[in-house]
Amino acid sequence: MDGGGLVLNFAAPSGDAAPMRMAKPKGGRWKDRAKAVKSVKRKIAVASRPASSAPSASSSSSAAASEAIVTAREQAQARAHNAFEDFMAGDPSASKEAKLMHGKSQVQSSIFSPEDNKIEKVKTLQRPIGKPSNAPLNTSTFTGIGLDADLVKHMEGKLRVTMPTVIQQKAIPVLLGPTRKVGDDIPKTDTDVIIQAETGSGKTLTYLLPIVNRLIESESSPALDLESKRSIGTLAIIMTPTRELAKQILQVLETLLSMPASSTTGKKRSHWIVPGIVIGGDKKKSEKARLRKGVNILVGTPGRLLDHLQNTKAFEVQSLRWLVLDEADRLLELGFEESMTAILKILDARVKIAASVTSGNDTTKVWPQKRQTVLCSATLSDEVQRLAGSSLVDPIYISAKKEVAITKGIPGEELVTKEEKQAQQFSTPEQLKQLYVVAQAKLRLVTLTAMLKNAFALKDKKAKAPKLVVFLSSCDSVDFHHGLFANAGKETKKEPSQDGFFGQNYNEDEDDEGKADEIPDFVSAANRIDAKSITDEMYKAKRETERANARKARAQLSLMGAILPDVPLFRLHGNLAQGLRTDTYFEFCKAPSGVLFATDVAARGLDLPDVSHIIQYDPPSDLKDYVHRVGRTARLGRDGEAVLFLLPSEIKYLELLTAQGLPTQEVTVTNILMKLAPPKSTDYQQPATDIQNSFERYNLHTPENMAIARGAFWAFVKSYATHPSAEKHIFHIKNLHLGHIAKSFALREAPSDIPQPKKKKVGAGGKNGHRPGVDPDDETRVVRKSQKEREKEERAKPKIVLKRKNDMSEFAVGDYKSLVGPMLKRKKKTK
Ligand SMILES: Nc1ncnc2c1ncn2[C@@H]1O[C@H](COP(=O)(O)OP(=O)(O)OP(=O)(O)O)[C@@H](O)[C@H]1O
Repeated sequence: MDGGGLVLNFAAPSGDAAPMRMAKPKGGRWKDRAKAVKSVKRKIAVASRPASSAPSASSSSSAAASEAIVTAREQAQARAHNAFEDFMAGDPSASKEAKLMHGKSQVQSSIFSPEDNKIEKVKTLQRPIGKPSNAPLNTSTFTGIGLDADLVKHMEGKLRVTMPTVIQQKAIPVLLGPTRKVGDDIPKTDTDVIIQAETGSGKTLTYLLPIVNRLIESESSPALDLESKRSIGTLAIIMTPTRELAKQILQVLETLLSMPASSTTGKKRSHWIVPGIVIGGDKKKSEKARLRKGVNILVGTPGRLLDHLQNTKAFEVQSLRWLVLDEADRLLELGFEESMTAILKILDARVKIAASVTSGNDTTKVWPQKRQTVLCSATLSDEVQRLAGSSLVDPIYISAKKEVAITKGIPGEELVTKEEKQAQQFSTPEQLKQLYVVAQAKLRLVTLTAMLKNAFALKDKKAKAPKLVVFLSSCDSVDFHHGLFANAGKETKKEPSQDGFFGQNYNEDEDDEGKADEIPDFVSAANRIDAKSITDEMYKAKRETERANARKARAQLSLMGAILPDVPLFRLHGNLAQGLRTDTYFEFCKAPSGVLFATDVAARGLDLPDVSHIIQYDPPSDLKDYVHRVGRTARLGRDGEAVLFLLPSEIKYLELLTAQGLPTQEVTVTNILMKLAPPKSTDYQQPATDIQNSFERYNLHTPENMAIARGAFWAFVKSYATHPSAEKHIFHIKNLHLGHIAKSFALREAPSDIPQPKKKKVGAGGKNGHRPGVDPDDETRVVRKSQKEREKEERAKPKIVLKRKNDMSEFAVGDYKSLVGPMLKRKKKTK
């Protein structure tokens, strides 16, 4: 890999860890410090009598003082813990009590202690880095597997795609249909297809190319007169779980369809094929207008698709030939199963190809004679198998593994042992380096910082700067970390005193928030001198423009911070406005390097070019997401590195990964932090402590910062409660040391102000407008049904017994009640 490896530079230190610094009675209110000193003095007086074997006065005083502080800290943590436990048990007074408690002083504790690094070892699967398994092959060509020569030439020029990958080589001939007769494995008629290929292996082109190819092949048909082509309605629907993925697919589709008729005219050859998109967050009215005019290939998210199928009369699907379910497992996880079932039911009822379109002519013989459903997935979970069972008819299964032949039937059915099934479910690119680090909660933030700093500390100036994605468990956490790395270290005023933020010392007048507009940073001195020489009116106008520019600058998509100088920092999660989400996505795609803080909204299907490293700072709430997250790197045969953060109490998670055949290799916190040590020194604790302190100062700087940090803390704790029951022995709230978790959010102690749920907009789908666990982005409308209707539907779907999952990828504090509420009720009942 190019320079900037997170771990490439982690040479083991020459000795063991640097010597520990003695803890000193610092931090906290002066009263606490004075008390500690008093208590120390008393202890020294007692200890000084038989002085022979006692340790030196200074070390004893320091140890006693730190003991006193630790006791105070533990008491504070115990109080916070109790309040939290009460809250979890549903005690309504707990929140109030906790709030009252919060006004008390905060104790600043050290992040290092002698008992650090006592971490249990588990046996992990280690595998040497293999040869790229998802790279294009050099043994075949796209024309060789049956694609139109012009389309191939166009694709080579526009997408720089020249040779097919394994999955493309195996699946494209099948999807091109029986008329093409390329290869021996081609079924005599078009059949439904299951495509399983690891992340970054080119699945999008695998299904798009045959569809486009078969459409352009039919264009010369005399019976399909040009005028009626667009009005034939929708011929292909591609369903995806997220808006970004839908936009990405549309972009590839538009590129393929921009093929010129001839190099001289510059006219598009396939101008009659109209692509379109329907996704949550976009204006329904304009989508309706587009559907009315005719959209031949439609990309969409399930909620909005169902909405249009039910409410847009002009949405014609009777000629539908292709239905693609992309990222099928994710489609189910986000709770779309109800929408999916409803969509399939509507399509089954409306699609009447044979009678209405192909009668009396053979013009569309190159198209499937009945709807062909293609299901794509990188993982093959039980749910996907069940979906395949209910939505596909006699499918064939095509795997990206060279050694796996094309077979009939749903994969997995024939596999007997659990191990065989697991081996088929999960696979990651062979060339991907997968690491893990076990970090105590209080060291997480500095370890992440050291890791990022290390990645961007390029020794060789010519080396390519890295591009990283940091996965977090909640939207609030993304906002917090993005804000922290972008702004910490830039504060200009003095740190408020320890109890200042909640006490009287905090002086709001000192707050420079809002003053930023007065004299924008970027207004150069020269500009200001100019301003003096102009009239009042002109000056006013100039100031207005400057303010507008300042606002624009503040709202820019990427920010640069003091902690990681010159590194653009992005954020992406489902609570951002759609425009910002889209712009950020495209901006990060374009950026040559940078860091993207994201929820799992960026985990699936997104093709983020040149991502070199993945950091899973919070483990995924579902094992499948591990595969998808790490799959944002090591794409198309390129190198990649992924690091998973675990708490010591989560070490058993590695056993789960190993059981799935996922290889991991350890890198230690010490090795990572050691990079912070100054040249020729092994003291990494002081620089790490300085970083932690600067983050804590940033939080104390303004009430807003503090509120964001607390919100992120709670979102973390609450998202922790949503790991599936099979992982509860690993991820259990009771295992969390809340005081240490607080440190990872640069809080000096665990906040005890339980946040109140945010008020949600009441939408068509009930109280919250969307079901718990459902990505609010894409679930735009939940259709109300009568009890009778629902029961009837339940009876009518015997095969799909899809588990609803509390997906926390888009978790925000406000969602807590809906997710944890039922848990609390259960707990109460059992009491
Ligand atoms: N044969 C090829 N040669 C070179 N590049 C390719 C080839 N096929 C696809 N690509 C490019 O590879 C990238 C990844 O493709 P794509 O997003 O389809 O992967 P995927 O298998 O769907 O991954 P994921 O499972 O993560 O969604 C895209 O930028 C695409 O243009």
